[in-house]
Amino acid sequence: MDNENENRKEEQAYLTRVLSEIKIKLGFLQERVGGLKDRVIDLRKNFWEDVTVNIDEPDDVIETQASLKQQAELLSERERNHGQVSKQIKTLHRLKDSPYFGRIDFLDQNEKKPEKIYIGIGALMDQEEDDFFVYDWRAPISSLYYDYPPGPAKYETVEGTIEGEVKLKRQFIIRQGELKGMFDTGVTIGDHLLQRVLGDNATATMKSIVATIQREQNQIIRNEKSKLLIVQGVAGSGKTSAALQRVAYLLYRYRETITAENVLLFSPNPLFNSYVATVLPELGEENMRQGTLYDYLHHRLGSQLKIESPFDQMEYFLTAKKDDHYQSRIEGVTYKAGLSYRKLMDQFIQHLSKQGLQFKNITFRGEVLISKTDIAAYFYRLDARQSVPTRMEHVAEWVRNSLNEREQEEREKAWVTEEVGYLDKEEFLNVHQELQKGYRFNEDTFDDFSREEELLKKRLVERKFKPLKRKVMQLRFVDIKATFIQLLDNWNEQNMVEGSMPENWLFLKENTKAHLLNNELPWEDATAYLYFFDQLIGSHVNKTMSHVFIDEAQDYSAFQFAYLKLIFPRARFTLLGDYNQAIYAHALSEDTLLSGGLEDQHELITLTRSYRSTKPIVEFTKDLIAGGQDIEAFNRDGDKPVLYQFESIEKKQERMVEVVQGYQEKGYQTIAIIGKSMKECQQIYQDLKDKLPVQLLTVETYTFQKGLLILPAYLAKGIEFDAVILYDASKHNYGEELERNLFYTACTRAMHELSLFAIGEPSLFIQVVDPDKYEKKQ
Ligand SMILES: Nc1ncnc2c1ncn2[C@@H]1O[C@H](COP(=O)(O)OP(=O)(O)OP(=O)(O)O)[C@@H](O)[C@H]1O
Repeated sequence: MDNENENRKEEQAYLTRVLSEIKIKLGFLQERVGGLKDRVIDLRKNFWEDVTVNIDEPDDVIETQASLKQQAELLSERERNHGQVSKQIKTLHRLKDSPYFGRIDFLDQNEKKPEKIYIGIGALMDQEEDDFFVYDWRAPISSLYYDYPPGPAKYETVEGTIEGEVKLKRQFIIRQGELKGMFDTGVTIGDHLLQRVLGDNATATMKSIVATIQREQNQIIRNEKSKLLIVQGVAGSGKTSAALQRVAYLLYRYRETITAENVLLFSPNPLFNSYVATVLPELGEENMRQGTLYDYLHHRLGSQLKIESPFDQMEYFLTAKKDDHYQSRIEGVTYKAGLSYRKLMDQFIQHLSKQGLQFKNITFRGEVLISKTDIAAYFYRLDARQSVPTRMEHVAEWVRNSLNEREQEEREKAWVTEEVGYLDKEEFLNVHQELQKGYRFNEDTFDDFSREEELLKKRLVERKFKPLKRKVMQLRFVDIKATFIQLLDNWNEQNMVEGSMPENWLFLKENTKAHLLNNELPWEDATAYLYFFDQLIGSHVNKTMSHVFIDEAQDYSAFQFAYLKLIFPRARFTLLGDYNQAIYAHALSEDTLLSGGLEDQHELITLTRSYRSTKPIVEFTKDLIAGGQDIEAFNRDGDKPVLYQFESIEKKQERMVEVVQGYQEKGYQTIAIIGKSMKECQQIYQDLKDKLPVQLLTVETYTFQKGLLILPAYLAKGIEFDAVILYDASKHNYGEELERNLFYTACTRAMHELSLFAIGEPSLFIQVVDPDKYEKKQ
């Protein structure tokens, strides 16, 4: 006990010292930043006064340039300094509240005395900048804290491996600068800090896990060698958390070369974007770029075609089971997700290199200026050893030149003379002034009028041709849609050199064709179409992205991933997902991205420990899926999930209101009533809106807020709630494989409480759960 008190006193003294150091530093930096700011403003104001400008002689010009350069460098250095100091100030402000969360005492094998290493979300040095009061959690030495219990340990630095022994590992809870708690791991049983953190209520934004990163998560965060890192992690195992910490780590580790602009995260839905938006700023880093695959496809193709969203596709599969084409569409989705479809497409593109490309007439005022046949003829006269996109560029150049000629001819046409007459005065004046300027030193101008008219005609035709030329630059004269329809119509088994046509090709092609003719693109066709598009006119390759993260990667098809690799050729990829949460029809095929079976070179990390839910909830959800026995629950206590069974909907709703009220009384602030489809959620909303203060979340909801929410399982992906209610867990509602994963996804959103409501027999998924793992109530 004495020892404990002694330790606490010692830590309190250290904390006081660190806090006072932060205060001194803050005062000093604030003064400095003020001065710097003034100097930057001064420098900007007096920029030209301090530069020697003389351009009379060549030597003077050189001197002027040098002087300008020097002044600009000075300014940008001051601005940089100002930026750095401001950043330091922000870090200090964050540290003021909680300067560190961990300590290790490490005895380097080449030293005599262990060194005390305090670890926080940012570094703090002493005033001489010699020693660290606090190390940044991303510093090489800090990895010891995450990777080792007391005992032998090592860490990597640029100079090599440092070996030694961790003599002590201590965790702290410091809030508003006060030491609220401290635990030595290896002495106390269980992870106190993690228990406390996980027991907190859910928030509308995700929390950073920096103080409690687990060893296996740290491997993901600090992974530097893999070009493709695949993380298969069970629900709630911290995949998204690890991904965000990894972004922060990479931004620190490669701060000289990578900024937030070079990192991109593909997220499952817009709601998720807002959910994770605060993690990086909390860690003092800027947010990476973020979006959904749908956003990208829409951005690229949305002006030409109406793209079905993955959510609409999902709604179809959940609600249109009676549709005649239901099964065929599922088969189509599965086929189009695979790489054999790409192979088929590649063979067709190869064939297009010789014949079959479709073009559009280039027309102007109803007249064909360059016909599609002429364009095709020009294209196929070009050297076939060049790629299709390269040839397209040559065609574009030829079209542009032809258009320039036509533009000149056009000026002589009657409509031009007529329209020039309608131009407003200002244009005449402009042209007049322009000609005047040109003739400033020439009195000899007797044909002013005709020159003015010439110039006006030129301007007018130029203006009219501009949109046409822009379209040519964008290669819009290639009729991608018609060429794609050619693929659908004419491609057959005999053309295939490798692989074969799918069995239900007839249905697939007719279905896609019908949509395309309507200017629509089903979700399962969208990536393939864009791939095809890029193969014909050149892909929109992004070479600046150095890291691409794909969260919920189980929902991406092999084709989609192959496409992403193509457009981000320089990026390293981190894929995070859980095959038990695969909810899209295409993702139910044999080999998923997460098994790694589709990729040659990759590193696979598997996370089996679940942190989100209480132990009783995890124990329950384990029985819902195959292989669930491998999931390890974090030891956090709570109530068993409850299955409420009724015979009538009125009784069920009455009870649901009571359950919600009970949750509210317990202080839970995010309570989700989860439905299977949006259609079901709309109904739930109608049923409950007069009884409870519910809010319906849709695909258009861009910010996640606290409260009592109704949402479909597919929108709840990646998010968590204090309490979850499954609105209809009856047998008729959840029965098929696709629904199993949705059901599992919905249940695993719960942190503290889970209730399932059923009318009549419960879902078969529940019926196989060990009855000891849940309670039955009415
Ligand atoms: N090391 C950790 N320390 C503290 N909390 C953690 C840790 N790892 C995970 N958590 C918490 O567990 C919950 C689940 O984490 P996260 O959402 O990152 O998991 P996930 O694997 O992406 O889940 P899912 O696949 O189910 O969406 C979050 O509340 C997160 O803060």
